[in-house]
Amino acid sequence: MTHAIELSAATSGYAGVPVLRGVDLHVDPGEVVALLGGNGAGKTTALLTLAGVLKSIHGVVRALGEPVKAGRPYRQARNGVVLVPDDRSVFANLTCRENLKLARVSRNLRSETEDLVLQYFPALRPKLTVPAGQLSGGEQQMLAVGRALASRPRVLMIDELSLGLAPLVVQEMLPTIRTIAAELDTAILLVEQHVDLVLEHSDRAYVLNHGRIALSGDSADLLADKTTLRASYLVEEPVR
Ligand SMILES: Nc1ncnc2c1ncn2[C@@H]1O[C@H](COP(=O)(O)OP(=O)(O)OP(=O)(O)O)[C@@H](O)[C@H]1O
Repeated sequence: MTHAIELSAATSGYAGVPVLRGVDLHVDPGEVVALLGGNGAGKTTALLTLAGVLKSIHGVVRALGEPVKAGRPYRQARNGVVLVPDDRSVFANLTCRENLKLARVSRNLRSETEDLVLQYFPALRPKLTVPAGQLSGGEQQMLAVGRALASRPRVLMIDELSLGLAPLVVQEMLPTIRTIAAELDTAILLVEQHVDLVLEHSDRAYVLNHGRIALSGDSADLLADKTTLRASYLVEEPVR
């Protein structure tokens, strides 16, 4: 089976300095996979590598069966590999509807995509004419994910879904993310700090520590063995 996205023995970083080191990771269509790890573990670096923003130093980076060409993230997005960055990047002065429209226009999509977004995020319906800057943090995150959804991605990567959000909001959004994956057959890779919550609402998970995979497996198994999970965050940096 061709994975929707895949890192195989992948090493990547900044200015030739490795941050991710020999990472194997994949996400299949319809799966929600959590990418966990402490601060600076390399989670964002992994997403940027898969999105074609960063070039790998070694190893294989594939998306939708093709090698990812770094430096052309817009092409990746057009092909259906979309990253929602942790700053959400909604246009504060534009209304919700205009934000969604921009996603559609730039990718030449049809108008029923707004209905699709509202199907998954009905809380945005009364906000369609409200400037995005006036939305709550949770609504802005729904808009950011909704805008990504408007392009009908085959791969959706979300960096720090919960950044600045109340746990209750995250608790509401995670089941929706899972429904999107199941109903649209989208491969979803989630970076998330609320470990227990995301493990409850994902199929599999990887824990990154110092740029290496310290633990991986079914989310339910990881959730059931907290000792091993906690230990995976505490692995000492390997001596090089
Ligand atoms: N643009 C950059 N140039 C150089 N080093 C960077 C750059 N961005 C990140 N790094 C370094 O790469 C390492 C991994 O960063 P990354 O952002 O991938 O971690 P993370 O797991 O997403 O952490 P966090 O949860 O804190 O965002 C860190 O040591 C960080 O300082």
